[in-house]
Amino acid sequence: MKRLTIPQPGHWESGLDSQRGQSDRLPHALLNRVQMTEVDRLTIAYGINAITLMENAGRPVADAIMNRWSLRPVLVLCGPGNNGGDGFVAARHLAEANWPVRVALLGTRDQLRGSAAHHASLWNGPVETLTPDALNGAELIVDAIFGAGLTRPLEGAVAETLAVAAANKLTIIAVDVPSGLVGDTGENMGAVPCALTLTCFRKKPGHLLQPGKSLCGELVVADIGTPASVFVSIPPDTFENHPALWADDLPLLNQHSNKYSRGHALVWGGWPTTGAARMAALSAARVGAGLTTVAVDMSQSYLALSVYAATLTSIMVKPIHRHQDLAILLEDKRITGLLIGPGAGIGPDTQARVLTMLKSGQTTVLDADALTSFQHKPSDLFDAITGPCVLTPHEGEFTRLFKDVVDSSGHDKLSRARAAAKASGAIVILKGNDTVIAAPDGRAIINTNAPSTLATAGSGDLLAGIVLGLLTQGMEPFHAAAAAVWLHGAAANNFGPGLIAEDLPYRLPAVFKQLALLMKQTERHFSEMEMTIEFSASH
Ligand SMILES: NC(=O)C1=CN([C@@H]2O[C@H](COP(=O)(O)OP(=O)(O)OC[C@H]3O[C@@H](n4cnc5c(N)ncnc54)[C@H](OP(=O)(O)O)[C@@H]3O)[C@@H](O)[C@H]2O)[C@@H](O)CC1
Ligand SMILES: Nc1ncnc2c1ncn2[C@@H]1O[C@H](COP(=O)(O)OP(=O)(O)O)[C@@H](O)[C@H]1O
Ligand SMILES: [K+]
Repeated sequence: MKRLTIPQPGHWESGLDSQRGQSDRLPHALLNRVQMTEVDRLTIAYGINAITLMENAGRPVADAIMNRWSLRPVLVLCGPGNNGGDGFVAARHLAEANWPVRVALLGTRDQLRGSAAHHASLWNGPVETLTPDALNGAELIVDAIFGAGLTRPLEGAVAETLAVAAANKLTIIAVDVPSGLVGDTGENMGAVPCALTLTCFRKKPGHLLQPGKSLCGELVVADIGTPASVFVSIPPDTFENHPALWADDLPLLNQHSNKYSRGHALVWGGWPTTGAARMAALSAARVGAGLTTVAVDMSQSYLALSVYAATLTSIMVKPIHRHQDLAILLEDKRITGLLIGPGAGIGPDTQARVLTMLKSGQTTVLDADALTSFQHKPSDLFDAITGPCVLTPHEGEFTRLFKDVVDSSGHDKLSRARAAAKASGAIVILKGNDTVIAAPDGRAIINTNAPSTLATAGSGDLLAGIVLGLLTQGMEPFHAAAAAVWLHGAAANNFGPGLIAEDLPYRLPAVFKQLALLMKQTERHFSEMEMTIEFSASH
């Protein structure tokens, strides 16, 4: 048997601020256009000139092509800005390696400026006009038309050429972003799907947000010599989800742990839909809540208690006959986390229960029906959120609750989640293939490990239960939300195809083992605290 430990939480406050934690997180930072312009400026001030930067950006494109494909005719499509400059560099390196390369340019050579003009001058071959005809004879297409400087939807020769390349299933390699993809948001203004995208220094939000995520193909980040010290001036507020962001805050066991010290989770159990709350309770227990209780709604049927009691074992049941019973139950301060929504039913009863829960001051997760119950008066909900709270809407629930917020903010997923978190005062998990976790103070995390097998009834209930289980143990809410989304995705990946929601809680123990190994591999600090995670090396 091999004994593993997982890291000890040094603190419970926002770990993004700690010095050591910060350096672990920086590899996962996502940078927008404004931040990248500043990164560029600082890198040049640091001593790497703009011509070298462009050389460093274009060369990995050529290298990636030569590493992945055998010799074949390449056409490099160059735009009028620096993205086009990167294309000229890539073309030169491919040609120097004796690859058959042609270049087609949007506009004319004399319109190029700065480093792009310099690198174009180093290209000895002919420069053709960018039209669909230029595609003839090419097998690989390098798309270096527009990157961060995209200002409007694609049209004319660019749109036609990319459309013909896509229709002919030519392999496209994008420089920075597929041209037409908005790097800050993932919105598509005319891009076509690429096989490979190479970007510089850090990923951009648009690489991870749909539809951008689906257009990029394989995503490679090139090191172009930018010093990490740029982050001193540009503190990142957006990250790709990764255990390095929150593992320091994961609840830990030690020899002195007992079930009460691990916290007591309470899930509202509605009627007649009981499976949703039961599954949520199970996943709260699986991620370590010491005790988990389902508060059973007895107001509609005396059968409710028997259904819950007969189908739950380690999870306890508590009948709630009148609304006051819930308020009395919540006076028990050993209860450290609440969840309502899965199977709760939409209407005034759920509204009242939500408000009672929020009033108790306990950390609360609101999902599904708990959110939709406030669709006609969201401000009643937002006003009541005064303590730690996590909302877990899917797109439908989000639109119902946050319609007014969204109308007055950007329409991309990152902006919408941020605006919703700010308006509600809660951590918002806006779910989907590209789940965004946003905090009221503007921090945001984009998740990337969720497989589409999660598109199955009840998987959202389990996510809410995982969030609850982590919060119940005292985990900081933003980190608990991000950790829960990651664990949820990892559990689904661990199961593979054929997944139904019931399978997920049973995969969580294996995911914790994987996580412990991952932490060890990434040389995280390990405390002497003993963990109960033990496993045979043969597993
Ligand atoms: N930051 C870094 O660290 C590094 C960045 N590098 C590279 O620089 C790239 C950013 O370069 P960039 O700023 O020159 O912008 P870019 O994307 O080439 O386009 C601007 C031109 O396109 C035009 N244009 C835009 N949209 C259009 C449309 N729909 N249809 C037609 N025209 C349109 C626009 O014209 P305008 O809107 O002004 O009329 C302007 O002329 C970045 O993505 C990366 O590849 C590396 O070299 C080094 C390290
Ligand atoms: N195509 C997908 N790829 C990755 N994750 C998905 C996909 N579709 C759904 N999910 C995830 O599955 C869960 C579904 O939640 P939800 O829509 O609330 O389902 P339910 O109400 O049936 O529980 C969310 O965590 C969501 O992010
Ligand atoms: K591009």
